[in-house]
Amino acid sequence: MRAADAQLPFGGEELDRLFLPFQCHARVLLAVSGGPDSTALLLLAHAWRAGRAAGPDLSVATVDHRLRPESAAEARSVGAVCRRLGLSHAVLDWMGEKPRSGIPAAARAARYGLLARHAASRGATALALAHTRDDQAETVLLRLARGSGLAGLAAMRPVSRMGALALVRPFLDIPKARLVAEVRRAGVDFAEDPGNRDPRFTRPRLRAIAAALAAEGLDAPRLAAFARRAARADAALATLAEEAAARCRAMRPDGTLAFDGAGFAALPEEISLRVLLDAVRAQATEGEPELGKAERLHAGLLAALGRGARFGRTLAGAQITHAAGTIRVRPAPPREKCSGSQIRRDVDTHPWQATTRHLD
Ligand SMILES: Nc1ncnc2c1ncn2[C@@H]1O[C@H](COP(=O)(O)OP(=O)(O)OP(=O)(O)O)[C@@H](O)[C@H]1O
Repeated sequence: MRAADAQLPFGGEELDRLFLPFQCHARVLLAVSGGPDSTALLLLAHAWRAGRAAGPDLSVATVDHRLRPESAAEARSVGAVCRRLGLSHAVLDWMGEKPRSGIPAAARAARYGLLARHAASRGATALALAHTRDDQAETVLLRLARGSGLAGLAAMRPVSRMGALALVRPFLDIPKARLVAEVRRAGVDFAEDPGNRDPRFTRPRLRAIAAALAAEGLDAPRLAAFARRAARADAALATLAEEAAARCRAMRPDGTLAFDGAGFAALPEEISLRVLLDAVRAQATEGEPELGKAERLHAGLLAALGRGARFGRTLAGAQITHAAGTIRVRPAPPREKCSGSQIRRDVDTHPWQATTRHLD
């Protein structure tokens, strides 16, 4: 980014484009921490709405995580800015015992829970978050480091869902420096969370090496463009997988998902893997299936299909079997615990399906 671009003010047309997704909602809750990015969200969303005769009702919420002594004062400062702008503001406290480790993840889960409940109580159907292009680039790096697949590498989407609530991120293509300049230009104070620089946490460590990566070409615009391309490819593959599943899937009266083995084996690998993953997700009782485990299971299933052999495994609480050319995916039957062992044996009516499963 050229230095001049970082200073570029936001014009009316750009604001219309950025806040277009707000137009589908009668009430939008702005998540404002008091940091520079979300203070810019507050100022720009207010300016956009003030310039229109009709549009959503905007309100603001700040979560006080109660992890730092200054957090209550920071939340009050956001309240003061909101009063000046004529917007309603709520402080949501994260009460109770805080975990000793995994603080960022626990704080994030608590924050989203508090914001979602508050949005529901106000009848807001959208929650606006101020993630920037720099955050998006960091998310791509984080997901690469964790071995994510294409869906994960697509990082954050401009609009996504959390239950009934739409999560809207208007700034995913906007450099943080431009938002900081906007807030400074408006003469509004903002807070800096020292956690953003704490080297005990992964994101600040990635932030610390950002300049070195950018010098090698891995800069925020390039990483964010990669995320957009990954999102586009992921959406296309998801559609193809849905169509393929519809062609070779049958639902049994007991709720089991059944697939024609030959049709499944003839699909491109990525598509059959997605068909399998979607079926496992639909029947899983133990959360999101892990991609690496799904890939191993998929390879084993294809090998069994190739040999015409029986197959039986479990993943995320779903049971996947193959016999006589039909693949079946259903919730795994109840497990019997082996005391003192890390291995449990599945109880099943079919002897070939009796499998062992290692606990995570
Ligand atoms: N305590 C909070 N209260 C309300 N919203 C929050 C809070 N913390 C984060 N958010 C929302 O989530 C977005 C991303 O959070 P993250 O912690 O990544 O932000 P950040 O880089 O510290 O941004 P900011 O400069 O706005 O604080 C914020 O821009 C904001 O919209």
